[in-house]
Amino acid sequence: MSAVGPEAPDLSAARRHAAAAVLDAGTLAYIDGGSGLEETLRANTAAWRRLALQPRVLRDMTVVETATTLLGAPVAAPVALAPTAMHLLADPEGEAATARAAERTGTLLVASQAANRSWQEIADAAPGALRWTQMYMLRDRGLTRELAAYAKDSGSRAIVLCVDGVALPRRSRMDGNAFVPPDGMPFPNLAPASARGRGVELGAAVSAFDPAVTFADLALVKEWSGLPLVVKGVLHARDAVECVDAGADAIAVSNHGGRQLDGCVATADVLAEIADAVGARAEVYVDGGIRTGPDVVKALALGARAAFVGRPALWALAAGGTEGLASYLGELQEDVRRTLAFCGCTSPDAVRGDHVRLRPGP
Ligand SMILES: Cc1cc2nc3c(=O)[nH]c(=O)nc-3n(C[C@H](O)[C@H](O)[C@H](O)COP(=O)(O)O)c2cc1C
Ligand SMILES: CCCCCCC(=O)C(=O)O
Repeated sequence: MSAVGPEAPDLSAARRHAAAAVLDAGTLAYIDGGSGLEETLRANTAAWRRLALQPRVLRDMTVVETATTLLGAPVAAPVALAPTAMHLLADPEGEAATARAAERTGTLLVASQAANRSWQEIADAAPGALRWTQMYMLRDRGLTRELAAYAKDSGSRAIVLCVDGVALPRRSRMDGNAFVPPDGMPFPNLAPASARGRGVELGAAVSAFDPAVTFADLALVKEWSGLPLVVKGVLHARDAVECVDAGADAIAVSNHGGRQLDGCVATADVLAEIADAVGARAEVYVDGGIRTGPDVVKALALGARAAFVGRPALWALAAGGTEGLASYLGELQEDVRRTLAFCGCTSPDAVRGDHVRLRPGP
């Protein structure tokens, strides 16, 4: 504890606490945990704390808007829901509950390929929600093609291709280093239409991901889906440029919340160089340790168009279902608005690179 007392809790802390009371220990460890020594998990949040906002004043902050657009579609704020697997672990309605919270708050939802509800069921639960679909390149290219078309047909407005799944991570908090979900946990979005009702089993799902995925596959995914393409899991500026050269419409700077390669860079530490390299050719997003309105505005100052949250959304969902998640998202949006006002910005577009700097010190 410091001389001034304990660190203040962020907006998600109470949700994490409430989630811990309702989730079993293994599920909570799966959600909270990272890989290896969890160096990267810790580095993600620490990197946002090392940055300081440098506000501007005397700019009439009577009206401050948080609304923005993502790939041209309007959203209430530059904060979105990162794709996360298996929402049945957190709510009996699974991703349907999440989608309703997204719809209610004008938040973009990225539905995971490892969702427990089919993409069509998620769409039906919240037809007014802006939804993108996260996919992996599967060993079975024919199935990947079919699923890319299914994403579009079920109303997704973009594909988010996750490219950091080329090896199995060692999830150190789990017995045997891997999470074993309850029996019968369905994965409908990894099955062909003929078997979607049953879905596939966990083992089949995990071994379906293709480690041979390359830049050349990006154009295929775009062609198969007919949708804009976001590449998720990029941590190097040259890779970001190569993705854009290959047709990507946006880059999601992400280390999967410190859950894949432990010991790798924190996203806040590479965001600016990636955004600078990409320039105006593509939108750039970031996730990993985003917990507060100031974190979101720091991300905007470093060049992101939006910041995504993973774990806090699952905690809020487990703690309070649709209502709990909607209230968390509403509070986060309000925190962004407050931060913009204090920084002298009437909208997300007004945030500039010189609104942020490194804190001096070790
Ligand atoms: C429980 C859990 C499940 C996840 N499942 C997926 C997934 O299915 N697909 C994916 O691309 N990323 C997945 N992620 C990574 C998130 O999209 C995101 O990169 C990460 O959670 C951001 O970090 P944060 O949790 O610190 O906000 C998952 C993360 C968590 C915590
Ligand atoms: C189909 C089961 C694999 C789910 C992977 C979820 C994930 O990305 C995670 O970080 O956990």
